[in-house]
Amino acid sequence: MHKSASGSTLGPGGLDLTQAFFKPIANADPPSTTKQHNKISVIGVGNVGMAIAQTILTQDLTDELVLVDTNADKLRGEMLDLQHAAAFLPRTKIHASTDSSITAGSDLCIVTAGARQIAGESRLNLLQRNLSLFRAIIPPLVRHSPATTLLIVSNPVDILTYVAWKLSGFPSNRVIGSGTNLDSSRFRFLIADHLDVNAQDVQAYIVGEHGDSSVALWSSISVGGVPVLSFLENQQIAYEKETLENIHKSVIDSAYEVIRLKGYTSWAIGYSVANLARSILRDQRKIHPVSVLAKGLYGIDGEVFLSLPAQLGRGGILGVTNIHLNPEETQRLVDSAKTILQVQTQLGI
Ligand SMILES: NC(=O)C1=CN([C@@H]2O[C@H](COP(=O)(O)OP(=O)(O)OC[C@H]3O[C@@H](n4cnc5c(N)ncnc54)[C@H](O)[C@@H]3O)[C@@H](O)[C@H]2O)C=CC1
Ligand SMILES: CC(=O)C(=O)O
Repeated sequence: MHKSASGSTLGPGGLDLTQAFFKPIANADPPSTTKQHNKISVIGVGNVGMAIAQTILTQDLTDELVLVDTNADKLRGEMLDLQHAAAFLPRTKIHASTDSSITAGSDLCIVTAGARQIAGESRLNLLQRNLSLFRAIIPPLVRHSPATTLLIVSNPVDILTYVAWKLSGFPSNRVIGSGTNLDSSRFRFLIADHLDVNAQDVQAYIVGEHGDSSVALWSSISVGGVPVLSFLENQQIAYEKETLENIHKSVIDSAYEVIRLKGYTSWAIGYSVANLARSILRDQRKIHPVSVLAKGLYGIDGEVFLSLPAQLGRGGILGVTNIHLNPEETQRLVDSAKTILQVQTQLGI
């Protein structure tokens, strides 16, 4: 069987199976072409790439999903395994190739390729290994999809988002790092667990580096619309600063703990990135803490990408929220930027 020029399936002797299978409807208009066709490419089909791919499929976020990896057998195996679930999933065309030209015309390119941490290793330690991969991955990707939005996941995500921005030549609104969207989910889970409420009712952000210098924005946390710290203070209910510090420390330790226990993290980053893909492709205008070019914002100097609450839509980053930070939070955010810049300046990019 092969395809005709119009895309219908041809059987033996050139018989058009699509036409043979369906009776034509008299006086029918040709199929509408007004629907937006979405194409997402995922580069790197390891633990993280596949968790993202399968969440995108189950959540019906795209018409076409493309997988790219340098490991041809693993790549074809993953593609077939997903294709074999077609009877249980929304209809999505799934393709895979080691050749990045298959990504041509992507609306969103999600980059997860690269080395991951071993137990106890920091994200920043991965930089040299993943930098050389990015030099090979990003230029062809943007050549094939000049209007795409790049969503970077590989670590260290903030610096690699900067690298992708430089290598792509794209405007900064179309180069986004998954950043602390994941850390903020971990934060919301821990607060919800502490207060015995639903994590979806907790509004709370971790900003700054997706890593050890991240910053918890305690002053703006609310649960069900109630600002938590000012409520406790108004009610003269005592709380220990140490309890807050311990919750933030648990957020920072989360990835280290999961990596020590199972070798890698995957499910939460899969949901986190699919959540970002939905906001971008469906033009949701939702606010997510993601890695953005932060130069000139909140007293940050220098070309550095780190997470700030930003509005996401079809054009990528639509704007950065003007959230209130207290002086301590502002200082910690500036320090987080310096931590990233110290490593970044050694790159010579
Ligand atoms: N930003 C975040 O919140 C998170 C980031 N990560 C990062 O994601 C990255 C991937 O982690 P895992 O999937 O667990 O690693 P993995 O080792 O399971 O998969 C990496 C994949 O990249 C592929 N690859 C290597 N070079 C490539 C190239 N030039 N082109 C295409 N594919 C290539 C490998 O063949 C492999 O399949 C790591 O850098 C990890 O630290 C992981 C979890 C969360
Ligand atoms: C590995 C990593 O960056 C994470 O799970 O947060």
